[in-house]
Amino acid sequence: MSFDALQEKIIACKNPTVVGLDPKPEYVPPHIRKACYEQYGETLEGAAEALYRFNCGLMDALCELVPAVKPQSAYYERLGWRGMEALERTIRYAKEKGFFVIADIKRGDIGSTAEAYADGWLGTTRVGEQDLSVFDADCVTLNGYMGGDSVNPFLKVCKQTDKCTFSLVKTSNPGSGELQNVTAGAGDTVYGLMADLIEKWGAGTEGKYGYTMAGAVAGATHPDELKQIRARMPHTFLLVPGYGAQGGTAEDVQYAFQAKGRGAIVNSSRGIICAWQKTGKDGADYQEAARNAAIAMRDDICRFITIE
Ligand SMILES: O=C(O)c1cc(=O)[nH]c(=O)n1[C@@H]1O[C@H](COP(=O)(O)O)[C@@H](O)[C@H]1O
Repeated sequence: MSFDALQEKIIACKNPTVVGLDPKPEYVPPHIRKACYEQYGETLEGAAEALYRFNCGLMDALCELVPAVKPQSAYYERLGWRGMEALERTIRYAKEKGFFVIADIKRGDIGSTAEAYADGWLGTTRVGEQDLSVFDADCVTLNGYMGGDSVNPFLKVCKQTDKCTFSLVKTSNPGSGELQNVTAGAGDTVYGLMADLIEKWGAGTEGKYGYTMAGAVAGATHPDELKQIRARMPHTFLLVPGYGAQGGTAEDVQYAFQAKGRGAIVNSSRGIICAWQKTGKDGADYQEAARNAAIAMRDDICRFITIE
């Protein structure tokens, strides 16, 4: 699904946010963990099953409210193939529940390897006479700092499948400026050049809302840069992580949006999935806590923008 589909889901939910499914076993409420460990032991298999059940419970609670989920692959990779199986099942369940699925993989590699990633995450893998779909996410995150030939294979698959990508421009982490803010060209910055490249890579793939298939990541924790990136990338849909746990605020993220509250989606992971840890009910209320946190985030951001 392209950014048209994401924008439509955002408009339908009147909610420009994405919940990051970034679970560690200790983020899973004790009653779910206990049931999985009783069944599978304290094993990687038990932990992977606990993540999957937790994700499903979260998605059941959030599917009417939130348009998209963003599972971050690292939290599944750290459990090996069982974790990757939990991720594959999570993506399948998310799609059944109607979520737009952003697989947060931040890949970047030479063209031939990028083609293989694109097949597995967005397209299909050829096996004998068959083209088999694998993870089948709607969108992926990419690290395009290796250049256009590392992103183009993904865009090629996106054109065939009507999907889309988000490439890093200015990341939310404290060290992002070490390279991204270095002066480059005539008074420009490295992240500024990356912004221009992404607009160029995506040109010609604009959908009905005017956004190309090549989206960009700009962190909520750097509002001045976010404002500049928004102005410099008029045809680019933005993913804005860093709200909540990393300190980004609704005031900061307002700069990511264009007219009618369009063109951006703000992520929160720990702020939503760990909300139960603050209610003092030992996780029995994790679904309600996630829902309340998601509503609070939506309302907080919608103080500054109106979605039409
Ligand atoms: O691409 C991302 O999603 C991403 C880019 C970035 O610059 N900063 C960033 O935090 N992220 C991801 O966004 C999520 C943030 O999680 P919380 O800080 O718990 O809300 C994690 O999955 C990060 O990997």
